[in-house]
Amino acid sequence: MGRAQWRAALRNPVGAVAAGLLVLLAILAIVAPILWGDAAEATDPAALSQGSTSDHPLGTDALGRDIMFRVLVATRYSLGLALLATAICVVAGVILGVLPAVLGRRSGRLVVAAVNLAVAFPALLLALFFAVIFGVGARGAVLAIGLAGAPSFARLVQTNVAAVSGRDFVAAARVAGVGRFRLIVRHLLPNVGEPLVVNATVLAGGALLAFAGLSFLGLGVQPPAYDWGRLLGEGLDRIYINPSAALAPGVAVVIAGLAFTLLGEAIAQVVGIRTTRRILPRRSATPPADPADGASTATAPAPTEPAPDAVLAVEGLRVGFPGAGPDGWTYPVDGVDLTVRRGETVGIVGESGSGKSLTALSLARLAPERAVVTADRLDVVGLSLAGGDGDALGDEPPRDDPAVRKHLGTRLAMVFQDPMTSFNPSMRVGWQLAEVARVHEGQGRRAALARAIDRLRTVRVPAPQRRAHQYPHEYSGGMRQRAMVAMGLMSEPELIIADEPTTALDVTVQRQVLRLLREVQRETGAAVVLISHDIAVVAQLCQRIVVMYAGRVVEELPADRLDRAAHPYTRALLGSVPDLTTDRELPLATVPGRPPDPASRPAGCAFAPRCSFADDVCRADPRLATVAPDQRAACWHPRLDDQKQHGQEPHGQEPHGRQPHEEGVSRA
Ligand SMILES: Nc1ncnc2c1ncn2[C@@H]1O[C@H](COP(=O)(O)OP(=O)(O)OP(=O)(O)O)[C@@H](O)[C@H]1O
Repeated sequence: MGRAQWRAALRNPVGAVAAGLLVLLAILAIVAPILWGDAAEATDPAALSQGSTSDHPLGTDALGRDIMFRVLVATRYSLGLALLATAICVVAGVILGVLPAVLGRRSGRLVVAAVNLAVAFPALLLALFFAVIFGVGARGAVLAIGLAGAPSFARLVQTNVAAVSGRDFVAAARVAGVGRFRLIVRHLLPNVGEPLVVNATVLAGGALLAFAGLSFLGLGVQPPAYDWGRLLGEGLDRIYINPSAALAPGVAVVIAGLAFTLLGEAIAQVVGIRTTRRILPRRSATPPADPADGASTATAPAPTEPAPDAVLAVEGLRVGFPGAGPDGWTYPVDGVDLTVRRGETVGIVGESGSGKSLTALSLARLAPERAVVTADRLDVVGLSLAGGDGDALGDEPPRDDPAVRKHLGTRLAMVFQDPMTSFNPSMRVGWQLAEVARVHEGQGRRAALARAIDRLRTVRVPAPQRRAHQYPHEYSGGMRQRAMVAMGLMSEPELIIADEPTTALDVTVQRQVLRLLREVQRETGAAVVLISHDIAVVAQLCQRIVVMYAGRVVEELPADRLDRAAHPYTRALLGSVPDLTTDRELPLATVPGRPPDPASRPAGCAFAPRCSFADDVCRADPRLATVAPDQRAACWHPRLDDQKQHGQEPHGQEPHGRQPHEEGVSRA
């Protein structure tokens, strides 16, 4: 967990209260024995087993010792023992949890089987069993509670480690000859740390309660030492004479246990283990600079109703993650406006990290669990998914409404970058396709499979009858991508969103997939949104290009006007695509600098630090404004020289004489 996540956990009211309580308990644990240690031991023969008095607010025990001081002083012992037991549990659990990943297959299975067997026993029974084995007393109880909790912690570690150890970077580390210990410490544990921290915190609360239980039963702390559990046991004997003698240690146990558990919950929310969706703070729209000041005369568009034939109308789409931004959130997508009309092909381009995929995933409501998606308008294939004005798309309807799922499932198709991970590897391709028709249209098995075969034929999968009964790994990469498109065609989609569908394919297969998308678009009349970081690929297929930078749309223009792009970033992107006339003696052109980190996006135009035309005016937020017919750019200094050459005086903007191809692009 990073510092930002701890900060975000503490900003959460529950987390803040829990952390405050824990700090208070920690202070008490340090100072109480020093300040009141003697007073807690002092016996008063004149005040045996008394109720509440002015000298002893919580009364006294059978030897006349002050209950209040004893409860306060017991904080150190109670917390210390619980934390020690938790530490034993975590260490034993982590060792048992990572062993299967680094041992040979047979020994690994043995460890897993042993852990599973131990998990089958109730933890309390196991603790009692260990307490008897290790002997009565604090040491035995610590070992008993620590070891009793270890199997379930080990299971958690095993599950998380198993998920990570299959990933490519672990394989790469193994190939590179990284030793087992280093593999665990550097590659496995840091990637499973978050759920472990959360569970260890919750576990500490549980250990506290378990400890109190064992001491209460006489198996834990032995006299003359005392913890809350023992005080509770002693107080319970006299509960009718002095209820506060039992209540006070009981309340202390509950408060401390709750503090640990709630802190664990707050951390879990931040790291997304059990996320509750929240309304994001609204972005304060920086008013555009006054055109009268001469900085720019770009015309800000009036709020408009989406075109009646729009299959996608998005306004102010934001995707936030808890992070290091000024308000505790980062916004990789920060106010995207996008409209796609029926039958249109629109390409979204931008450098890696510009927010293209998150935008696409949010449209299909597939944004990662931790993400909070808000929009002023989010109309997708005839369904309004945003409640309005910056509302979060919560878990409540329409998100979970089966009718909504069916609507989107039949009218919206997604084609992902890596078809290998998009298909269930254990299910035959034909049946996976057929599932769409069965779930959304209630078709019978045979009819659904027949349709799947027909769709595989449509996307030119050879021998579709036979191929439908094969598993995804039996397909080639290009064929899998075709099958993915076929899955989208199982119903009659109005919108197909293809997120980098050709990135994982070689150039010839890329062409086939693009051609297929074009054919599908022509035959079905569906609109296509093609996402790519390669502007040349997008220009081949699309009628309109939307350019994203740092989570926002910075330009949209017809594909056939790309040579007259107005935004310096678009021009820089175009300038970095080599063509037949590119001088092969020179290094390839690149866009200088790097996109900003979403957590520290500069005020105003995010491209300004990389732009050779930037000046003071660019410190204000540029809005997407019409710079030519069908062309909008979010730039204070749009490059309009070409329009002028073509006789299109663009909305009174001052053309600059310099060519961004010359100045916005550097040679790597
Ligand atoms: N699950 C996540 N948690 C936190 N931040 C995320 C998460 N997913 C994405 N991001 C942030 O969002 C940014 C944009 O991600 P996105 O995948 O949309 O970029 P992209 O433009 O599609 O890039 P690429 O072309 O490399 O796929 C990332 O740089 C990252 O900072």
